[in-house]
Amino acid sequence: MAFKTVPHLTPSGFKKTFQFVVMGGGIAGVTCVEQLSSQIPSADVALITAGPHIKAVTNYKQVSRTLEEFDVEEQPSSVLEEKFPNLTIIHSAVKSLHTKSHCVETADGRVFGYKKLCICSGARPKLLTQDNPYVLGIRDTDSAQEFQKRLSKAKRIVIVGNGGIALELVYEVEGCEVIWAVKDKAIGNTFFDAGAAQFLIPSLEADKPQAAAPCKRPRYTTEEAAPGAYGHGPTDSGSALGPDWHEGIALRGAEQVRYWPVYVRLTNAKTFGCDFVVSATGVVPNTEPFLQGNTFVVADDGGLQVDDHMMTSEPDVYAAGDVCTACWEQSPLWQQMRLWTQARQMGWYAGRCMAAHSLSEPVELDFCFELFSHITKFFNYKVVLLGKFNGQGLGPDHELLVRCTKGQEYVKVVLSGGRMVGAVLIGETDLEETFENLILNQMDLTPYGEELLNPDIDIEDYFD
Ligand SMILES: Cc1cc2nc3c(=O)[nH]c(=O)nc-3n(C[C@H](O)[C@H](O)[C@H](O)COP(=O)(O)OP(=O)(O)OC[C@H]3O[C@@H](n4cnc5c(N)ncnc54)[C@H](O)[C@@H]3O)c2cc1C
Ligand SMILES: NC(=O)C1=CN([C@@H]2O[C@H](COP(=O)(O)OP(=O)(O)OC[C@H]3O[C@@H](n4cnc5c(N)ncnc54)[C@H](OP(=O)(O)O)[C@@H]3O)[C@@H](O)[C@H]2O)C=CC1
Repeated sequence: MAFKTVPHLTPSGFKKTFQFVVMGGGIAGVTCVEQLSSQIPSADVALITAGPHIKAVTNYKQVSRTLEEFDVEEQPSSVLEEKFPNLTIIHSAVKSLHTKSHCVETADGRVFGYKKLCICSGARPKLLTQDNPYVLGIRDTDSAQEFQKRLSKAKRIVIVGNGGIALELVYEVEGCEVIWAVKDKAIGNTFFDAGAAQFLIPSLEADKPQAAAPCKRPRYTTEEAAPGAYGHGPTDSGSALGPDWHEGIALRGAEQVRYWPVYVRLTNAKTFGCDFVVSATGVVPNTEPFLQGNTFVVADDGGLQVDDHMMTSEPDVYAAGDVCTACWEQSPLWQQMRLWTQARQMGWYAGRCMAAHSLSEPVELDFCFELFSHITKFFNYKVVLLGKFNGQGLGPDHELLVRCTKGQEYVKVVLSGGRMVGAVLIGETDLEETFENLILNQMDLTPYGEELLNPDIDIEDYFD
């Protein structure tokens, strides 16, 4: 990739030089700022972010060694400034970065110097097509509101994609026909295998558990989607939403008959008319303003490559959260997924590394990167994912143990060489801590065989 060179800015042209500059007011950026400010309270820290609000982690709970739960709250940025007197918040988007002269230029024309910089600019939806007014992505409050506005007048929508957003939408949308276009044989391919998908499907057909839900589940249809329809569509660069993004906004469509403004042709040759298409087809890291004139090494997925100290290939520039791609030698039980859990962990660890490097102290890769762990909710079920929960990268050399009670729980264990390397727990299984320990200690479970999932055995006592 070739980039134009930009004029070399001299430090004399700077508005101010900060010891630490963090870009982006999402979970990664805010956690990084908090970590820096509490580790070195005397340090001059700046957070540069476009919007007036920041995303803060609240009600943080460490569930087990690697599992964590928390809420994400949108807060006025002043809350952060009040908490950390040495923090300056600059409300403007970063327009360009000049790594040689260690400065950033904001959209309103100001230039700020840094000693160490962390890029936490998140990602944006990877839309199926660019510039089509009938194709929406959902990322932040603005795009969620736009979706809500359009949905309130919609009779039928097509949702394309089979990941987190699609799973949430097909469950939440009411009063509107939903055509769900997935290219896989089972639903939720980024989180589940076919067995778990089978367990969840009845929830789509049942009434919602909340007493307040007034209406039957929407009729949904699954059809194959058109391949090769990727496109990059720039959208607003607000912070990504969290799991409760749909709470408080009514996802209800119009039920009267109307003409279809757009038609979608799928690879099974079927064509569907709809009011609009939701492209829930993944994300692309927000790197554009930083690449020009610099020599960042960019990963295949478009993220800024970072090493085990969250450092990019440019000196004194770190990156964390959705914008980066972890390129260190990873633990065999961890993989990167663009989730707010990892945005928090990476932001926290990047802050620790930046502070340690400034103080010439050693720092080791944090324990949270030893084991992939994620707690979330799909179709109103608690979902816990551990390690290589879908046998990622294991090839045929693994076996699965499954226990399933319809409407109650789905437990899947991934074993490799007799050792537990991953698990999917759906429902209130209460197995997460025990399984986490079994994965971390890599005990040989061969002697236990299928007894491992025997519901009549209290597995916790078994391994104590
Ligand atoms: C609808 C939806 C639901 C989700 N649900 C879950 C969930 O249940 N669980 C989960 O773990 N994850 C979930 N995610 C994913 C999660 O939200 C993201 O992985 C996480 O928020 C990424 O955090 P981040 O700080 O890296 O980026 P972001 O939250 O995207 O924040 C990026 C920040 O950078 C700022 N910015 C961007 N460009 C610039 C610039 N040039 N200059 C200055 N500032 C800039 C933005 O304004 C923003 O403040 C969901 C995502 C979506 C879209
Ligand atoms: N509860 C949670 O933890 C949630 C997490 N999120 C996170 O937010 C981010 C954005 O979510 P989302 O957009 O759902 O992204 P995901 O990466 O989760 O899923 C994208 C999905 O779209 C599919 N896809 C990609 N291109 C096409 C295409 N051309 N036609 C049909 N399908 C296609 C992908 O299939 P394939 O994999 O085969 O390419 C995949 O199933 C993700 O990082 C996600 O993890 C979002 C909501 C909830």
